[in-house]
Amino acid sequence: MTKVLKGIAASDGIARAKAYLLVQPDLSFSKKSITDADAETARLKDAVDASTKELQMIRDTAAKSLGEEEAQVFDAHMMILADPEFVGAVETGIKNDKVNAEQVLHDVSANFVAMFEAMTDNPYMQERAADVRDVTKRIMSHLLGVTLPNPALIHDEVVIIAHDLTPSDTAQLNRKYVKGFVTDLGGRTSHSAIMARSLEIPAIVGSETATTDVAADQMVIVDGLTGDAIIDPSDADVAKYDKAAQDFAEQKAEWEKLKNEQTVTKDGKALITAANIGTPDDVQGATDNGAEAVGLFRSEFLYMNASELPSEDDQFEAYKSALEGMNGKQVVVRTMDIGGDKHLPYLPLPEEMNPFLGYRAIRISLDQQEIFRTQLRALLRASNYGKLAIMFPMIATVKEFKDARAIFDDEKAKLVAAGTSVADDIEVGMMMEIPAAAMIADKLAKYADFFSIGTNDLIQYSMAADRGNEHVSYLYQPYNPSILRLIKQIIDAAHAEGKWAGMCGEAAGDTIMVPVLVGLGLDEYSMSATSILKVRSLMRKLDTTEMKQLADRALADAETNDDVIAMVKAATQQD
Ligand SMILES: C=C(OP(=O)(O)O)C(=O)O
Ligand SMILES: [Mg+2]
Repeated sequence: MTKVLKGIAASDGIARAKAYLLVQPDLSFSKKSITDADAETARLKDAVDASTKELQMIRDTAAKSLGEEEAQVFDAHMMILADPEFVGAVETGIKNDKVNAEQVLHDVSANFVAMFEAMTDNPYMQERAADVRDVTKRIMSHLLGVTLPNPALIHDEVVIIAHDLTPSDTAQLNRKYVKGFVTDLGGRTSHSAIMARSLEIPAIVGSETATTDVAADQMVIVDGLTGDAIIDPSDADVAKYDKAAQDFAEQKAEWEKLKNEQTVTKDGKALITAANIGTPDDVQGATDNGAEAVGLFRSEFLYMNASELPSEDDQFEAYKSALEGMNGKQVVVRTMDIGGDKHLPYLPLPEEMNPFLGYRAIRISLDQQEIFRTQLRALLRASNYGKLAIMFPMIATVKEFKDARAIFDDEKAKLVAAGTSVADDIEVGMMMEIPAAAMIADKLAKYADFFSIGTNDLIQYSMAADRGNEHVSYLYQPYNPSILRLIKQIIDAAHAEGKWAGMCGEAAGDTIMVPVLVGLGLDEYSMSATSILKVRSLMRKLDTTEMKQLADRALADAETNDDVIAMVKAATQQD
């Protein structure tokens, strides 16, 4: 029976493939006494052998599809499996205690984890705790006869069904086989959704029940344009969605023609459409989609893709590569924005009740200055290779901006004194994503060279609605008049000081928001690369005087998010 699951449209496009459930199986067991220790040890040995074989296969596949570096994590797992101390301790436990292998494995593993975690002066050894947990899970699954999901082993076209996907899960998906994904959790601006857009994988998030409603291998259609997932589609559904996929491909081909065209409005005002990227590898997608700049390089992804804090040289290479790839077009690198839903396994953060309101982004950088200074030096050195701008995330106060900028100036002066060449025209701006900062935008505009409005966070903080929580997604209202007022205030404050204002939140690529932003005079629009040509095409149809009237009307008359949507649709003939 065909079933339609409604979620939040997170990444454009239509995909059809069988479901792959990326769901952790139940690994619970009970303690049992045994009499035949040899038989139990043999059972353990079989499970260890099966785990080794499986890991070898995963490692080889990962090396081929994702690269040698990504595959190395599995080497660490195999080393633990081959370590006589670990497996030997389980064997000894079985013999001495006469209890089942599951129980002894669990106890031995807990001891090893505790031992590694106690090595607080050695972060490398501390990380081994996570490896022990992973290996234990694998052996346990074989002992219990259940299958662990192994996304690295996927070699058929699939639609991934998961409860949630972390940014690092998403980074490991192989585009060749993963045609789409549907998750229970998440919102349009959660990082899994942002990653899906950069990988150009159609995606639906926040479906609430995908993992319970979809069974492995069932056929699923993902309509990333509407947020509908069709489970077990009928022939008629398949025909309908194949047609929709074809229409979408034709539409994309039409937009493609604008790739080398400048972004201009109907009345000839030049605007900038830029790409958001997470790693230098994404520069290719940016240029393929005709980006006129990189408006946001989320540098934290460099930190998230590493197993320890990336060195100054590693970062230098990454920034240099992005700058060179953009060939003289501006690249705005945002300094590390860790915290919230972005974690580093090697940088312990405090347990917090409200991580999005906690220790994150510039707050960490100003507190742990060595990390910040290393990043700034790498950026300064890379500035010789293109047009670099930098910005600070999560600035709430004038003091934070001044402090961060002073550290930047200090590192710059030190490098110059040491004879290192550094570009002299690096703009230093800030994200506008905290309502308090928006309210004092006039003060901040005196110090910042530009503002980049981060609507993803600005909306969640203004509406007090978690950007990744599907239960309050109805409150996550980008066009709410409250948000439009804040945006107008930010843009006007920048312009009053002769500075530019951009937006790098997802709203910058939203076809309802863009007409209003054009009317409000926003200068730069930075978005998932795949949205650029759609937005460029829309802008060519907009007249700035008419859009200003539309924005004025929206600010004066609209009471709700829906009022604004209706006004924009009427004024721009969108359906
Ligand atoms: C662009 C933004 O930053 P991030 O999505 O990385 O929090 C934002 O908050 O709008
Ligand atoms: Mg943000």
